Amino acid sequence: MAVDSDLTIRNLDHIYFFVENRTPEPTIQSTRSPSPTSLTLSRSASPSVGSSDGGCGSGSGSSSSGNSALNPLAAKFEPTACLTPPAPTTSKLYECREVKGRGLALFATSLIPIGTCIVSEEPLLHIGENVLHLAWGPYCRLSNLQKKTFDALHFYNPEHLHLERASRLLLIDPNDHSLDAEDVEELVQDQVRVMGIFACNNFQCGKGLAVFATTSRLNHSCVPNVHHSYNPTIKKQTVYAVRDIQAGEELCTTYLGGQGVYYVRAQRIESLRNNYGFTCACVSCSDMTGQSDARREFMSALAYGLQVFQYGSQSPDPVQCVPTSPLLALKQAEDLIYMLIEEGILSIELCKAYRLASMVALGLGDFERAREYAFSEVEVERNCLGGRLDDLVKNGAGAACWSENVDEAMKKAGVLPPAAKGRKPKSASQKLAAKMKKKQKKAAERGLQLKAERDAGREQKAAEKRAKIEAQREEERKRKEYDAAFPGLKG
Ligand SMILES: C[S@@+](CC[C@H](N)C(=O)[O-])C[C@H]1O[C@@H](n2cnc3c(N)ncnc32)[C@H](O)[C@@H]1O
Repeated sequence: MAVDSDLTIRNLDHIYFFVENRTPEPTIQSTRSPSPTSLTLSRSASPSVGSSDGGCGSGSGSSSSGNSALNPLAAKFEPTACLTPPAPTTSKLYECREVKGRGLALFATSLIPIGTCIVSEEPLLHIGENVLHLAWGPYCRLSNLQKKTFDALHFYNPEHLHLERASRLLLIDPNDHSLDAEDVEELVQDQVRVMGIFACNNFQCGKGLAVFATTSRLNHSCVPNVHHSYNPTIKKQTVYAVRDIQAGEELCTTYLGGQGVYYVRAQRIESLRNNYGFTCACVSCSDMTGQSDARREFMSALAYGLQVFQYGSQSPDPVQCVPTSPLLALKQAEDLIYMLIEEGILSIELCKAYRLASMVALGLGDFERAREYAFSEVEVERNCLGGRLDDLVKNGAGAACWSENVDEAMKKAGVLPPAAKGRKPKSASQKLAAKMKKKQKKAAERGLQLKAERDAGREQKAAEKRAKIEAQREEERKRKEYDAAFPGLKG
């Protein structure tokens, strides 16, 4: 089949844009070196992927502590629990079943602790560039069984991708006279189906994109409980639990990676509708109080302000929220960390925020805090990506490398790292966890008190009702006795 390269570029620009559609401004620059690895880290869930969570959102979404945090387990968010990450398990931690309005989805079959590797799988269909029509060739080379697995995945034909036009223009050779009109139509429909499946199930995979048999069954949530990424060291897509996940809870990743986490509800809904054809109803999208939106908007401004503080502004417009001193920058980075945790964003954006906080603290000579945040970044990174990160380490981009830098700087300054003094730094998330635990305990106590009051009130009402019924019965009995004694006076 002939492919006109000009056309490829012109017509599929939008496809490229689609798969890279988390190219938002303001962007916070990754402190990782621009390597294929950092690409995987900043991966936008391309299915090129994201989920409303029945499990994620409804059940666990609303904070029982009574505050506005969306992270249902913020109080339990203790990354230290995962200093030794759980070994990848061979038994299945999830099952795949259908949910009304959400298609097939993955559900935890037992408690999945934070940092657990849930899925580790090779691509089913991989293309080396972010150009959708390139999926057709590799699809044709799949085995029958692989084709069956691929064909069973969800299909969606987003209007703006013009798949049929792409199929006719780019994939069918007009000089191929072996095809009659009927064959052409059949081929067009086949190609549209393959591109449609690929479009709504792909993930960033190194420099290209790939569809996976299991990961592509993950639904989206704007408050995801798992993190997916392609690990070039093991050449597999991995999915890790970013918080404890209860048995029966739906596993949800985000289709809006990178800066998409800072989108407000309307932006997220529009993007998900356009690209995946569903309306997200996760805990954040269902929040009608506006608190989640306010938090995300604020986080976006904080992140952008910090980026400008660190790297300067490309924009001619004055930027708000740019800290005017390193001390204020540190405070701003800490605010961002707290808000990300409160909003339940517990993966790469949180790593970036910890890194920024650590860098600024180091610049200030606040070694203890620099180390504390570096330590937190290591934990969160391990919870999201696991321990096999040779490629990251090779590039000097991993959290562990930064943490070593901090230790080196401390040694140079003649300061002993806290661990050497036998003390482990307390991470920001631990501090927040402790604060929220207190709040939750108070709320639980207050809840118990209210319940006891309600129970007591109910008991009293029941006793009054019983007494009333008893009095009526007594009256009835007396009336009957009277009637029996004086039959003539009855009535
Ligand atoms: C990558 S697939 C996920 C698995 C899919 N549910 C299936 O049946 O194979 C993406 C599609 O799943 C559905 N989906 C994903 N997240 C959803 C959510 N939060 N609410 C409703 N549908 C969702 C949408 O139809 C979307 O186009």
